Amino acid sequence: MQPRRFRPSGPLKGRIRVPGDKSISHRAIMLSALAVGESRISGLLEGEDVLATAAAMRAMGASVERIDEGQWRVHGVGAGALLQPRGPLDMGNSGTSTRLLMGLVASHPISASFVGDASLSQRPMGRVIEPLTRMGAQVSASEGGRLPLILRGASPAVPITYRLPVASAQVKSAVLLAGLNTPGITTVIEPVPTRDHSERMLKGFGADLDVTVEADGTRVIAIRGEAELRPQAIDVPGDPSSAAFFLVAALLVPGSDIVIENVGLNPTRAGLVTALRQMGGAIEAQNPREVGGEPVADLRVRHSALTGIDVDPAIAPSMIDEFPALFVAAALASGTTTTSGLDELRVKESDRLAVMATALAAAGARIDEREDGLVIEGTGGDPLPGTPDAIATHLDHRIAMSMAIAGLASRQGIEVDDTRPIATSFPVFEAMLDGLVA
Ligand SMILES: O=C(O)C1=C[C@@H](OP(=O)(O)O)[C@@H](O)[C@H](O)C1
Ligand SMILES: C=C(OP(=O)(O)O)C(=O)O
Repeated sequence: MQPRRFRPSGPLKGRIRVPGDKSISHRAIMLSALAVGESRISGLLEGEDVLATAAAMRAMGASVERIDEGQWRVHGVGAGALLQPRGPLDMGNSGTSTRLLMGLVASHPISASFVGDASLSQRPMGRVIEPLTRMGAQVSASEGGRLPLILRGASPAVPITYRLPVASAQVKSAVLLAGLNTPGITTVIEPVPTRDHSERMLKGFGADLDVTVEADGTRVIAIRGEAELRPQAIDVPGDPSSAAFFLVAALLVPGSDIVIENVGLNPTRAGLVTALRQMGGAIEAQNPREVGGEPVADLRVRHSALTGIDVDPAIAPSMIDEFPALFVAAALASGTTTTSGLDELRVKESDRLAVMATALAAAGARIDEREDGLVIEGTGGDPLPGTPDAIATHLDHRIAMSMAIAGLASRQGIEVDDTRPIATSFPVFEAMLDGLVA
């Protein structure tokens, strides 16, 4: 364990550039590994989760090499040509790696064993096992549909039409990636829109993919299988889920004024910016542009007096990983913030509703934990008292980073029991934070 106390700080000042988007980085490696020829990726996130994806694609035959910081070169094998991995695929802490790679293996004539850490081994995989089994894959999983599991792919797999029972981009992507090497048309029906990086990137690599939006907003995504992907040069935008911690920190610490450059603002990811602006946060998007087929801007963020809001559950999927950071903002706002429709937070790296409720309460915040959300009574801008003892982060990087920024806005600081999980998504988080408050 690597504990650290995050102490009250002076204003955050300066310009930073957060590392590449985790979701896009995973997909860039996977699709490059399935294209015949050489793809180049720049701005790749070199966090442990993405490195687990890179190692798995190597184990299945692709050449995946680091040239320089964030610069990677991938020689793909072609869709349909993944090789039988010799040993188990170690997914570490990464749900995205596990579920998307299960989709890829499902339509190849290979079998793979998936293992992960204690947190990942608690997470539900039934949600991907179910559609992939319908496509012909055979899965033998641990109790409750969990890791470790062995998946034997089908060749040929059977195309399906699948209506998502949970709003999950990982489930959607698993089925689409399985569909890539399945004869015929595989269709995913998505009643609630989730991040659409897979759709954008599959099209960019030349897959035959069609999205139609029905009158009620339901998205119907159809992919024609046995596609040939063409190698690409991909520039990965900065991760809005990493920017989230500095957005909230700068809003909370008096006198702060920072610019976060190159932040991805795909509408399926930008819910936190919307919610923080509704709370009164001064967040200005400068220099809007496109990077790697995704909308991006530089965000200027200044300290602001925040007011509690009712967060519309309809925007939850577009900020699903940002709720821990939002809860911190709410704990220092004036008035009440109410969140609902967040059952999915209970099956992330930790139960993020329970763990954040306990951690923030230990730091002196007033929290009411409901079945599907938290209700938070803010301090009106006064710092939180802080914690005498370390708070438990349960192998969850986002809990650790959220409580770190809460520490900046506290009286006695907040001690986090273990900072090591931060490296899964944001290895340079502490260095960047220390630089901004120096
Ligand atoms: O597709 C992705 O890259 C992700 C989807 C989300 O998970 P779910 O699909 O489980 O909601 C998100 O929480 C995760 O961090 C990354
Ligand atoms: C939920 C997350 O990731 P994953 O599902 O890939 O473990 C996250 O990064 O917050």
